[in-house]
Amino acid sequence: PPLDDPATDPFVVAGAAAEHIARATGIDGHDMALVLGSGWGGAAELLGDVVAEIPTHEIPGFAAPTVSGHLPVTRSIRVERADGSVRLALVIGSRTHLYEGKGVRAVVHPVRTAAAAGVETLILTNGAGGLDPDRPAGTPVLLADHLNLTARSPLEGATFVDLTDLYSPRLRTLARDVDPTLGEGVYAQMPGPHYETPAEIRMLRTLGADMVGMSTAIEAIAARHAGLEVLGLSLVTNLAAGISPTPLSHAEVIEAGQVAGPRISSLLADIAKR
Ligand SMILES: Nc1nc2[nH]c(I)nc2c(=O)[nH]1
Repeated sequence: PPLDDPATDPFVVAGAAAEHIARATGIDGHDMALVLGSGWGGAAELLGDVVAEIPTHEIPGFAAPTVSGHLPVTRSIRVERADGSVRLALVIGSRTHLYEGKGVRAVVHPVRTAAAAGVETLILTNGAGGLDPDRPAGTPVLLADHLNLTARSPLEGATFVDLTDLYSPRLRTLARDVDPTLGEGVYAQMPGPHYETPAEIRMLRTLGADMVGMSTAIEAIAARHAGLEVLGLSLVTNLAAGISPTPLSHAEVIEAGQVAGPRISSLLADIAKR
């Protein structure tokens, strides 16, 4: 049943997706899940041995990619901890943004699928615009909290959910044990797909935002509702509009992600192994 059909129960589709993943990967219980945003793609191979790799679009509720070309894959990876114990990580191969117009259920379907697959810990990563001139492009930042400026919720009906400590203080401390230089910030999610005007960036700065992007907050709310422990990480890939003298360029965004890639990928892998 199509996810965006009001008659469909999105949690039933997430259950079907988890069953498909268990069958296709041969793993019926994953412990953690990771969503890799711009610049974070290199982390998957550093996490551990790939146990299974399946085409994402074959998983119920994951639409075939609109952009032709490479077909995203979802991987099950065997993560070895220092004490020798093993955890199975699900690296979701695709992320749907609100601006794609596929509805908010599609945006959070990967999170609900991970929860249905038994996952307890979710690591959400993204590329973001930086509002703090002291944190230049290439800087990874832990999410301390978020501003959901999309005017949307992934939750339907009278589903009241507390969001205190939504970004797990325990996992943030663990991340800082791995890299004590890691800073924290408040992430603002905007609907996009346009970037902000300098006036909007000044507004966001006044509202207390340190990074701005087009993902993550909605996914994190769904993760809390599903009972997952959440860690969020942004890679500042550009200084937001007006913060730096030169205008935004998509090329700059991609390039900063590539340059910072190896360092943040090993950071993420080390955190996931804790
Ligand atoms: N809204 C918004 N999203 C982004 N994503 C990235 I990468 N950089 C930006 C940015 O400057 N603004």
